[in-house]
Amino acid sequence: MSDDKRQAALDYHAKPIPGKLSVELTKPTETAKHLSLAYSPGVAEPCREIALDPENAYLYTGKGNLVAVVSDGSAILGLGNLGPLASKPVMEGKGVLFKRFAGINSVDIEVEADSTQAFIDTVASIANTWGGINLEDIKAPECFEIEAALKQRCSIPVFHDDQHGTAIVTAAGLLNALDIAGKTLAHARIVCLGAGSAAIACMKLLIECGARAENIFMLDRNGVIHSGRSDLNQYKAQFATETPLRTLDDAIEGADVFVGLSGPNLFKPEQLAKMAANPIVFACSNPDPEIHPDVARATRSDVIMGTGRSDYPNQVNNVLGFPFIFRGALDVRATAINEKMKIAAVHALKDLAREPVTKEVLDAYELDSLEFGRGYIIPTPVDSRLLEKIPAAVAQAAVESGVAKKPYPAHYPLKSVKAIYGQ
Ligand SMILES: O=C([O-])CC(=O)C(=O)O
Ligand SMILES: [Mg+2]
Repeated sequence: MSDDKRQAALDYHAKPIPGKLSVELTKPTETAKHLSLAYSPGVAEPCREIALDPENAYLYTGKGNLVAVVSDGSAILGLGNLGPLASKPVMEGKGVLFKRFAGINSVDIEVEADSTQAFIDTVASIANTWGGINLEDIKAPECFEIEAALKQRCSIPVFHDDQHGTAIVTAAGLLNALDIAGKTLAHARIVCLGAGSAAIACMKLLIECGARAENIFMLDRNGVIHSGRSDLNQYKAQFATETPLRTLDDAIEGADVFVGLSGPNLFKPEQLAKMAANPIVFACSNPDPEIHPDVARATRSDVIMGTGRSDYPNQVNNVLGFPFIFRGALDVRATAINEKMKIAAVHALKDLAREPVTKEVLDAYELDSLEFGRGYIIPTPVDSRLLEKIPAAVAQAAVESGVAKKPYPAHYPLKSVKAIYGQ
């Protein structure tokens, strides 16, 4: 990042007050009467009601619209393990996106834990206070064990955003990009650089959406994950293919799709040059992609390119997923976010990109026109129709798959965050 941009980013976080989030009041608190309702003695009444029936917490507190954003800072963006406190700007940032795009309140929690079990126990012991838990930037393979254990122990949705949010957005973008390239997921040869949480979840979801396991080549730091390797954990081993290919140079030859979920500048122009016609490159390492979009386009004019960044077209980033997926899950009081809900989100997102772009989006991106095609394969985060379409699809799937404790909301589809309480 240039010095100017770096300073602008630091100033944005520091001024006029430190941080990006604040807490607001939802009730009048001007008079003694107000305070006697908000606090002692009035507050005792909802306490008694909740003690009688825990479900009353949804009626008398903010629980139902409150998500914990929890990290141990062990895999912050593509920056690596910088520790819990250094992850706080990202976790506050997720809170900003929850609120801005889906009207969801959140608290960021950075956990210092000595072990995976200690982390699980910490989160499980505070789980009941939230409507949902968004796990963020936790490294693999620990993240898999953490998510599985918390899902089992909690009766609220637990969602590891870097896995499932990223996977949903990648699948939606890829289905559209393949269509534009005149290819299909079932026949696409896919190279995935990275074998961490996002990579594993993305490839799993792509297989659920129709990709063939034998067409997927996943690489970690030691090269192609193949069946002859003895250094694979159980999560990577699921992607071991019977193949003589060993390096990225080998695997990329003739590939239709490159998905980068690894680190900056790990995909070279010479490697892009070896891909099939109309190559699809999702270089999703944040903040610096595996290949810069300008470099990719200079190398191949036929490239269909996405990154995780807000400052280039085709932002393949989980911001398009988690705020809206949680909105739908919270509004039907889903006990989990299951595969059917994820796939419903993929299709809602994919289909929205095919609808005409609204003026709101054009203005936000200072563009005169934008149409479904190479430069626009996925909706932008500022598209207010995301709030209309994705929560509705997710809520519907939750109801149909039996994890919703409430019916499909009568006030859906949502037209704006002002409508979230159905008033
Ligand atoms: O924060 C972002 O831009 C996307 C994300 O979750 C990550 O890179 O870990
Ligand atoms: Mg993340």
